[in-house]
This record gives sequence, C-alpha cells and structure tokens, in this order.
Amino acid sequence: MDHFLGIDFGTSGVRAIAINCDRKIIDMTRADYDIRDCQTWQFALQDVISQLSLEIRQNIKSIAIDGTSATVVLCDRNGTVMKPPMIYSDICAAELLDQVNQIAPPQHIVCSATSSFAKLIAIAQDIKPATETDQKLYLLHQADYLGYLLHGNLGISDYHNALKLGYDPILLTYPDWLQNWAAQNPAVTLPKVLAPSTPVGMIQPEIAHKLDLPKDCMIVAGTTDSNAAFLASVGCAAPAIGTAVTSLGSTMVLKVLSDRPINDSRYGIYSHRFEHPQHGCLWLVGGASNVGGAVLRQFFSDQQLSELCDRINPEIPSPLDYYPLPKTGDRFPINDPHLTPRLEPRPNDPAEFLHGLLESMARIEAQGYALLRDLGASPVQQLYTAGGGANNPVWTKIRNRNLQIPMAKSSQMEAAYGAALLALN
Ligand SMILES: Nc1ncnc2c1ncn2[C@@H]1O[C@H](COP(=O)(O)OP(=O)(O)O)[C@@H](O)[C@H]1O
Ligand SMILES: O=C(CO)[C@H](O)[C@H](O)COP(=O)(O)O
Repeated sequence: MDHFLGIDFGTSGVRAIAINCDRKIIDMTRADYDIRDCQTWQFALQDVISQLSLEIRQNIKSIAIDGTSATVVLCDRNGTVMKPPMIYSDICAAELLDQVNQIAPPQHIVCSATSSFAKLIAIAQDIKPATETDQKLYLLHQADYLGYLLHGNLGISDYHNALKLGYDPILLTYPDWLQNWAAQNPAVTLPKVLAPSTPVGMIQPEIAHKLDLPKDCMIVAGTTDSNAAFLASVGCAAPAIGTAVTSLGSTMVLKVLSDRPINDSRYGIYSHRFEHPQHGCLWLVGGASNVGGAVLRQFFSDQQLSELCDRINPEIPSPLDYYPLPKTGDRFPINDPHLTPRLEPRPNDPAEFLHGLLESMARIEAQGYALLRDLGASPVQQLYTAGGGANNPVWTKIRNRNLQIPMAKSSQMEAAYGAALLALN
C-alpha cells in the first residue's frame, strides 16, 4: 500500500501526516523545534519521520514539506548555513526598505519590511563579491532548505515560497527588475522555482537508509504553511470560488479563493497562484497578521486557556479593544513594522482579559476579510478554520458573531495534511 507524507514546519512545532491513496490519515507525528536554529530544523525533520512505524516508512512513495513563508536562510554551495535564519516576522531596517523601494516597482508586494526580498537585501549587505563559483551562496526559504536536506539538490523552491522574494506567479518567472539585481549581485543565487507538488528528486541514499525510507522515495516541491492549511481545510484540490480559510496558529493568516489576484503592499495583501482542476489558474488572496496564538501563549498555558474559556460567554461582546501583538509590528491588515501592541486596560479577572484578546482578534479578522472584499477579492461564501485556534469552540463562537460568514467544519485542521495532498498529487 503506497503512503504519502506531508511535513508542516510551523512557528511553534513540526507535524508529519502520512496518508494512503484514498487521502485517509494513517499516522501523525509531532516534534518541537526552534525556528531560529537550523540545526533543530534538521533534527525535527528526521524525528517526525523516524517516529512513523517501520511499515509506513518503508512504503512512503513521496514527501512534500511546507514551511513558514518569508523565513529565509543563506547557505554555501555545500548547504552549510552561513548565519541564523531570518524568520517571517523579522523586520528589516528602514534604510534597507528604502533600497528595496529603489529596486522593485512601486507598491510591489516585496516593498514590505518583512518580505523575503527585503531580507535578501539585508543579507547581501555583508556578502563579499564572489570571485570563484565555489563562493556562490544560495538564498533558500525554510521549505526549500528542508527539501534540500532530503533530496540534496540545492537552490530549488516553489512559486508559493518564492512569491515574497519577488517571483511573478502570473508569468511564472523572476521579473526583469529582480533578474537585473541578481546579475549585479552574482554572489547570491536565487532558487529555481517549480510548481508545488512537482517532483524535485529522489531521497538521498544515505538518508533513505538512515530513515528506512524506499530508495525511490520522491521529494516534491513544497508550499507555505498557510497554503498547506488551505488545502487541508478544504480537503481537495477543487474548492469553490469564495472559499476562505483562516489559519489560526501562532499567527492569523486569511485567504480567500478568488477569480483574480489582488495585491496591495499598503495593507500587506498578496495573492498566491492556485491551480484549480476545473477553473484553471485561481488566486488565494489574503494576508498574514502577527496577532494569533503566540500572544495567547505569552499570558496563558494551554491548561489556563481551556479553564478560562469555560468562564467566557461568547454571545456577549467584550468591551475591551486591544491590538494583541506578541511584539512591535504587524503585516496585515495594518502593514506597519512600528505598530505597538495595545493590551491595556488589563482587567483583574484573567477570564475578562482573555475574552478581550479573543474578541479583539476576531474583530481584526473581520476587518481583514472586509478589506479583502473592498479591494476586489471574491466575496467569501464559506469559511474554514485551520491551526491550533480552530480547536477553541468559545473563540469560534466569538469569531462567528464578529464575522457573520457561514463557517464550515474543516476537513483537517493540520497544515501537514495539505502537504500530504501535495505529495499524493
Ligand atoms: N484551544 C486553543 N485556543 C486558542 N489558541 C490555541 C488553542 N490551542 C492552541 N492554540 C494556539 O495555537 C498555536 C499553535 O497552533 P499551530 O497551528 O501549531 O501554530 P503554528 O504552527 O503557527 O505554531 C499556539 O500559539 C497556541 O496558543
Ligand atoms: O504567518 C506566517 C507563519 O505561520 C507566514 O507568514 C504564513 O505562512 C503566511 O504566509 P503565506 O500567506 O505566504 O503562506
């Protein structure tokens, strides 16, 4: 029986889900890791695979990996990581953003302090010009680097991860402005870009041996965590236009399947290409906010979260109006690297405080979907939820009251299932 493995690298953890040809989950494993330490990426990757039963591992036909978007790492030609990764919410200095604005077209989506291209400009600042080919350096996204660890082909990405680097998902090429920049900065090689789910290469023999994987196990091009979450929630490759998914993990990411791309760097709005079996090329229009579960973890353990939620009446709106960020800066619907968290006034009752946090994040989610609609995204017909926050019925009721959008039960709430569907395809 053939099995297909999806591996999700989120902010706070790694999940692997093995499915069979009927898309049924046959096993799921988890591992902790530190998103800022690439060595833990490698350990966690091997850990979540090794935890699978021997029978499953020996029948894995293909593997797909999703990672956090705009998390980038610089490697040399041997795949050695040259410096700690810059993660998706890291902000580049204002003077570097000025450089980005001089290179990219006005209001391009890379004209954001958190874009992968802004991080490339930051990294390129202290790279000596390459005199020999062996000094070539490679900019990789998190999913690209993890895929390299398995297939051994350096410099391969996908058009979801490469979007915030500046890759054009309509023309399926790097735009001239970026190719010109790369020609003037030969020390850094941009990754080759494939469609998600495209076969990249077979697993390296020594890795196959170490992990008891088949010698012909194929590693396919991956995606980003919230695109994988979209696929997981709808559970197929043919969702209706107007299907929306909120990925409620450490962050909050909104996506609406639309018939046209909408991009607006003022608000941190961008569109991922989505190949639909019936409609052809569609677009996942959305944005990623830094509000989400990470800020809840700053104040409450999962146990406290559960106990305090039992004391909240979700039908009564909280009067508290927060902007609950884990640190300064947001990307969407307010794209402002200097936006400070608003977490006052702090009530004495922790249940009241939690109610205010959940209600405020639900209001921001509703503002986000209203902004997407106002800027031309297809109207939302039904809304799924993925990620850890999807497990919270009180939050779901609060969100339902603020959103006024028909909410559907997700097929699967783990992004790793979406990655497994890519491996199956
Ligand atoms: N029942 C819950 N209610 C609210 N938030 C939750 C709940 N369970 C988990 N979370 C939050 O979800 C996040 C983890 O979800 P996950 O999808 O694994 O996120 P990520 O991959 O982005 O780290 C944590 O920040 C945690 O606070
Ligand atoms: O918030 C994030 C981490 O979970 C990422 O930014 C998220 O992946 C959103 O980016 P994209 O829409 O490109 O997937």
